[in-house]
Amino acid sequence: MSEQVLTLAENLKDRARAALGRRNLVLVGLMGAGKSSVGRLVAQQLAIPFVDTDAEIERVSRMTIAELFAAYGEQEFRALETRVIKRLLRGGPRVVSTGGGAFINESTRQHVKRGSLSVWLKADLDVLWERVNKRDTRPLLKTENPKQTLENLMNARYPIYAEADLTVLSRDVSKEVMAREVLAAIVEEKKAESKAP
Ligand SMILES: Nc1ncnc2c1ncn2[C@@H]1O[C@H](COP(=O)(O)OP(=O)(O)OP(=O)(O)O)[C@@H](O)[C@H]1O
Ligand SMILES: O=C(O)C1=C[C@@H](O)[C@@H](O)[C@H](O)C1
Ligand SMILES: [Mg+2]
Repeated sequence: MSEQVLTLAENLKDRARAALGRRNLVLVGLMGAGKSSVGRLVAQQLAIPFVDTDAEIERVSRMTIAELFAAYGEQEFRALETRVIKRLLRGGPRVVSTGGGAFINESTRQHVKRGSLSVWLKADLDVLWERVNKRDTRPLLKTENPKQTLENLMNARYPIYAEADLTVLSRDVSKEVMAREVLAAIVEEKKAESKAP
């Protein structure tokens, strides 16, 4: 990379970090959108801690997400998820990659809206399907027709994810490009805010 390109990349990180301030950056979106993998990279670039709510739930419960769903059902899982996220949002700034259903929960969503910057990683069905059909760790997709289930989830959830502060299109580009676009969106948000009357 040329010196000029390197300087621009450093600039973007610094500007995004300044724009985020003390807020948490919360990534939301459907399974396979890249919240965990892109979130980890974004945190590295902003030099702030990273946490993944699914991983944290598995750590505190000492069970996998699939085991939690099987043993206690989705409703109990959501209650635990809400508690864990509220606790994680207390510290900051951090990058918090949420589980796919977290932002859909009214209480969790309202909590995220107070004091965090939320980013929806939005992807189309084929991109998501390509990514999630390789693993069978997602209990909600253990159905007769998982692709149709994913599409139903998209239809139900997209209007709610759209309440996030920012939207970044997740598509077939590298995770590094995705991370850069998230940083750029943070900087743009700040610019738009300072232009507001
Ligand atoms: N931009 C990308 N390019 C290529 N592969 C990607 C990209 N983003 C994510 N992936 C891959 O897609 C899969 C799902 O990504 P990831 O686990 O980050 O999604 P997620 O949004 O956290 O999903 P979940 O809600 O299930 O936790 C992973 O195997 C990951 O490596
Ligand atoms: O979209 C969802 O509701 C889920 C997504 C995953 O991240 C896990 O949180 C769990 O499998 C549920
Ligand atoms: Mg994830």
